Amino acid sequence: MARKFFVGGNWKCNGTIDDVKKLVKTLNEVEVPSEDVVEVVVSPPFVFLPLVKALLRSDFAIAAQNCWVRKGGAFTGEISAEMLVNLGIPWVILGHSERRSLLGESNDFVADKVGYALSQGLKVIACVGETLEQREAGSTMDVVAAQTKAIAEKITYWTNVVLAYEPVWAIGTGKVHIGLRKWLSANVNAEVASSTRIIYGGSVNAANCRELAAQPDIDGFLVGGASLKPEFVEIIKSATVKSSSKLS
Ligand SMILES: O=C(CO)COP(=O)(O)O
Repeated sequence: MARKFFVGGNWKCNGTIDDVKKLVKTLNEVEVPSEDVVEVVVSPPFVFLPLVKALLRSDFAIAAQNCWVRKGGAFTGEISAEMLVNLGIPWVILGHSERRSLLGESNDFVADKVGYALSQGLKVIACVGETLEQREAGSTMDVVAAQTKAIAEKITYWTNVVLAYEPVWAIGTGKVHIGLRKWLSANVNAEVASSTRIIYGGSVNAANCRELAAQPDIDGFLVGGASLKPEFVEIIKSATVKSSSKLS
């Protein structure tokens, strides 16, 4: 099954109402490859979700940056999966490295969140990735396999899952993507391995996106800093590297 190129823009904890309006206006005005070639998903902070939903072009989708691990209730400061569904937000990013490292989210906690969000009908961008220390110790594949295993145990249908490999230490080569696809093939099944999009995050920008997109096992990006700038459009357009390489 062909994997449609995926470009996610993670706005993280940035912006004002005016910034968001400007950014959405820019995105609304640009010409990008068709929806057959690239799936674009932007992820504003929670407070801006309704605004972005009201203003954003309909061929781009929206993701929240997190959600609570189970049904809502007495969990001060949290946002539930049900609320996102109620708001008409189709996607959620879970297990981002900043939440794992700064807020102590464990593999099991992230996995529970993924399972619950999927059970509520949300689509999930599930993030995995090692720290520089783990990389230097040679344990990259062990770390991302353990993170992926915890998540995989909570997934019945992979159709609504994108795996984002975001090494905490930035720029990548695509090698871990091949490793992850092999892991899925050996531990889930060949069909899931060939159909699940494994995207890359970590300093993706207009200058490096085409080279990264050309890696056979990189199926798109989760972009941080550059998703707040006009160069995000160039990153969306890098999807054509994939469609042209498929034709050749
Ligand atoms: O964490 C990221 C996206 O989720 C990557 O951030 P940068 O693109 O700013 O390196």
